[in-house]
Amino acid sequence: MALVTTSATPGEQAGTLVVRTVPLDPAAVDSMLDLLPTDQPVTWLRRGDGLVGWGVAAEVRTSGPTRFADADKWWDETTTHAVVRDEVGEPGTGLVCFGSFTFADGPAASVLVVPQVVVGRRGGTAWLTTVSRGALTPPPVVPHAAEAPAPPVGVSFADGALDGEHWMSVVADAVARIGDGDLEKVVLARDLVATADEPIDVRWPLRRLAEDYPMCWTFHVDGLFGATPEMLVRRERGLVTSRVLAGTIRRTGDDERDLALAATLARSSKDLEEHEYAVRSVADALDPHCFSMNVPEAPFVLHLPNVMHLATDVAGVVHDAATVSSLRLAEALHPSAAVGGTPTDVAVDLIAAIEGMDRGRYAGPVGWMDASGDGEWGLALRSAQLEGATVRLFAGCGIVADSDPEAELAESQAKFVPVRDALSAG
Ligand SMILES: C=C(O[C@H]1C=CC=C(C(=O)O)[C@@H]1O)C(=O)O
Repeated sequence: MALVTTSATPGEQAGTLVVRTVPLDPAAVDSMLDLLPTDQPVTWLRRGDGLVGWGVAAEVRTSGPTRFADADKWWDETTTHAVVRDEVGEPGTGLVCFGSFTFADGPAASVLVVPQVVVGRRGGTAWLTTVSRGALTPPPVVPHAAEAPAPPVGVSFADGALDGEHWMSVVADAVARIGDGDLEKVVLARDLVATADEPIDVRWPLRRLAEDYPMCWTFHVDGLFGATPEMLVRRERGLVTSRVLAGTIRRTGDDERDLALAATLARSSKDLEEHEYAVRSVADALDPHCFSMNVPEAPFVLHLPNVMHLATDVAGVVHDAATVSSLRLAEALHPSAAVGGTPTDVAVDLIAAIEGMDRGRYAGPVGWMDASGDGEWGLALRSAQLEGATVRLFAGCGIVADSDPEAELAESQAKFVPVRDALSAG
């Protein structure tokens, strides 16, 4: 069943959103995470650029199969009614929302939120956007460093829904079904539960993730946080891009060995097959929206501190930007075979049947969108859901005919490392 709840509906009922964007001295926002207060912070950062925000000016929660369409309709109405004065005119200025969507069509809530304050930075340009409801001019805000977050205290980790042995038997079951010809690929995930002595301030792991994984998109929306290397879809002024990842090898920490492993990954037929399914699913979903598209023939190897991935950057020129938002593109792409499988419907049903947990917003689209519908939607991979002193960490692995359950378990452990490390006090 689809459900839509808003904390403030657009239009007259709740008062028009009044939005103002002004330029900032980029030096004043050198470290954007330092500006974040504890008041409902949101984050989308990569290599020091991106957006941070806080406070809630408006919000919608949706669920079920129409969660993307319902949220998009709300955004359309919200932007139509808003009064915007934008003195910067860059992607990410003016009225923007942040969003995080569930992997599955079930009753769990997806969210779009409009912060009261957004600070953005793109290269040498920085800006401040303030949003208020019904007032003529949003109150001026001078961004300043917030009080630093305290480190998590007494964190311990335990198995989530399934322990490692049990999860390996689920992977073996999937491999058998692939061998039987039921499907070609399925992505299976598992969870860990971290418990601290006191409620965790999400700004602590965000700082750690942004510092340790600068090549990833560090995100936080409504308790879901992480650093993802995978861009499901970015649309900017008619150009659409997607970074597809699938096929992984763990790093050893020895640079020479890792280079040899990268070469092995680039030749691994198991990983190339796994990757090809993911690229094809993205290219097929983008095709109806594009005049032209570039899909490289062979992947490159993306080096992250914990793992290396086969990666392909797909690019296209869209013909329907006036009527289809980046969120609706994300919907069209979701779930790609990097988080679902091939064929999609068989894989999604198998995940629900054997994975043994609800993914919530893990592996769903997470990102932001502006009033024109342009935006960036990453995949909330190897992410974590924070609730008070408890954090649920998620990581998943693509399973194909040649997958080995023990190797997949080790791969999932490596994918937990970023958030595990980010929760440590050191
Ligand atoms: C589902 C996840 O990773 C996907 C993305 C990149 C590589 C993957 C892999 O090699 O298995 C997964 O398909 C995750 O990290 O939680």
